[in-house]
Amino acid sequence: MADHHPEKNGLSSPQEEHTQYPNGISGSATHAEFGGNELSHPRAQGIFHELHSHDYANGRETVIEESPSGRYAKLNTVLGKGAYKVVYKAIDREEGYEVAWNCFQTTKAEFNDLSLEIKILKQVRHPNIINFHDYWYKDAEFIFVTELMTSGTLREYIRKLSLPNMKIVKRWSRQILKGLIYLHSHNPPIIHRDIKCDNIFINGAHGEVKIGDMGTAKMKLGKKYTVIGTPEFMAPEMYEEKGYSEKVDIYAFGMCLLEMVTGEYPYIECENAPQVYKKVTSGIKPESLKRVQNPDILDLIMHCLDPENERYTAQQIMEHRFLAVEPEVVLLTANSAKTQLTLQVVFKGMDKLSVKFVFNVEKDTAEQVVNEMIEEKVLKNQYRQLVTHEINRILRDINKSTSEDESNKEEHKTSWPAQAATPPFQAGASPHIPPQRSHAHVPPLLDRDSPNSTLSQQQIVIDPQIQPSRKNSFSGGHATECTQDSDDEIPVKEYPDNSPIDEFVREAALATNKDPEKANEWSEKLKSQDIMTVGDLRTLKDEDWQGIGLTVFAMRALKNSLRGKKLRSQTSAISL
Ligand SMILES: Nc1ncnc2c1ncn2[C@@H]1O[C@H](COP(=O)(O)OP(=O)(O)OP(=O)(O)O)[C@@H](O)[C@H]1O
Repeated sequence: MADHHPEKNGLSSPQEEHTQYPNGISGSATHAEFGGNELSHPRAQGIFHELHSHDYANGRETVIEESPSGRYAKLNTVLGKGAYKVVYKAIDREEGYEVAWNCFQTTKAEFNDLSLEIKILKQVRHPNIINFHDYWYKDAEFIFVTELMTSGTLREYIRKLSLPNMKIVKRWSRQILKGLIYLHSHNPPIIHRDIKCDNIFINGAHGEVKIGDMGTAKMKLGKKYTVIGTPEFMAPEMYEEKGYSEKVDIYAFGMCLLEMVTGEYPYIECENAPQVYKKVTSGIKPESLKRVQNPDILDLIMHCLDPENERYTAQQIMEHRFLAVEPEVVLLTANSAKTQLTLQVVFKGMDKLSVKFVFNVEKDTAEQVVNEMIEEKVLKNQYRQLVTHEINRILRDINKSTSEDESNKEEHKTSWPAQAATPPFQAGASPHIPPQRSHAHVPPLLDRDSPNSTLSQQQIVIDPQIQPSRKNSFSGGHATECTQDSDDEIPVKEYPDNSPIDEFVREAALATNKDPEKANEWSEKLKSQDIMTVGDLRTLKDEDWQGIGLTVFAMRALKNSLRGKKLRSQTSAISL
């Protein structure tokens, strides 16, 4: 088990975490020893104060300063002091919220130099990144107002919890990664450059985790040559003056994860920053890595610490088996005969990410449909068994409920007068399908389903935070499509019997956002069965269709087009 004795780590209270490194060195002042060009920065001299989280004057909070606009009122309560800045509680008079008033000592020239980054910071908006509200320069201080976090830093939390359990580690990690995915998805990417457990903040009441201290983040305009960060969390390439990319944040995230699961500051075995530097640059990993027992976590951390060119992206880390979210399948609607079901694969904790599809009880099998989803890359192979099992569970429930309905009808026939029929499978209608499964996670777009929907495409609900969307991106790994519901169906031209099969297939594929390559694949299969025209296709019986070797998806797309309908498509893409 991890060694987590504050005394041993040289840390007896959260206060000291900022005044003394576990190595016995002082905060970011250690950057000086690596020849960084930030040495003249007043921050690098280290401002170490005794920390009082509530510094009341006369025992009560009072306003001691106002922002130039008058909107923000600084209170006499110190939330915390770091090596470089003092943070006060403040009030947003316009919104009535409490906010954090950050005072950062710097020269006017340095403030001006940072102006571009600061402007960018003001535009950064993500639920896992501390909101930056306003800023100004006054009396040798860069003052900025940010969202206030109520429960301290991740590092303090790790201490409080001793060692957080795996569920918490996963939840925290996913939130940090969502923030990083967002930052790195900017063009050019925003690099935080100082990710560490002290810079990740918690709102305990809701278990929210947000990346803070964005002051060091800079846009990657070409390669950067500035050494800045915290030695133990700095990727080797940050020490080399050759430039680095957003992957430095992934390395630092790996170190955070290591700290979360061992409760130990990485490279605690080093006595000073040069020792850390020597180890990092010669590829020696922190000792605490040996204490990571869970092989999945170890594998994940190793991917974060890999050399820059092999290192995972934030998105790849999110998809790693340790963090991947297990899907469940929910029943959305069914027709009155309970033969046509609209099901949805939901990835809990992945916001609104889900895959929706129609299941024909008489014709489809769970195995077949899951296979199709994997083939179409809307579902990863790793979920094959689980999703198949989930669909079969729903089918069993339906079977059971149908037989019970039948026997109830029999009973009613003999002992009760006819009752008003309850439409089956509406929210909570069936005693065998838990009500929360009926419409859980269905955003408004999908609520328009009619119980008799003939929708026959997989659908995905896009996390609105992930931008921009890509079109027609089935070929791109885990991309999926978003197709509107059946009430958006629009008629297309009727195909005469002598229409060439290639043209028909191409249009059917297009209507379901398949690329021309896919259309060719379908055409080839049809032509190999001597199906050369739409007329040939029309003569096929159900059993003939099965013999062509098309996926269920392809068959549905073609059959829909054959009926003279196509689905109006709107696409976006996202990775699962
Ligand atoms: N948004 C916030 N909400 C609540 N408390 C905050 C917030 N930002 C900072 N603090 C408190 O102020 C302390 C100092 O902030 P921070 O650690 O960011 O200072 P720093 O000098 O920039 O960083 P460091 O010393 O880690 O390099 C934090 O430890 C925390 O207790």
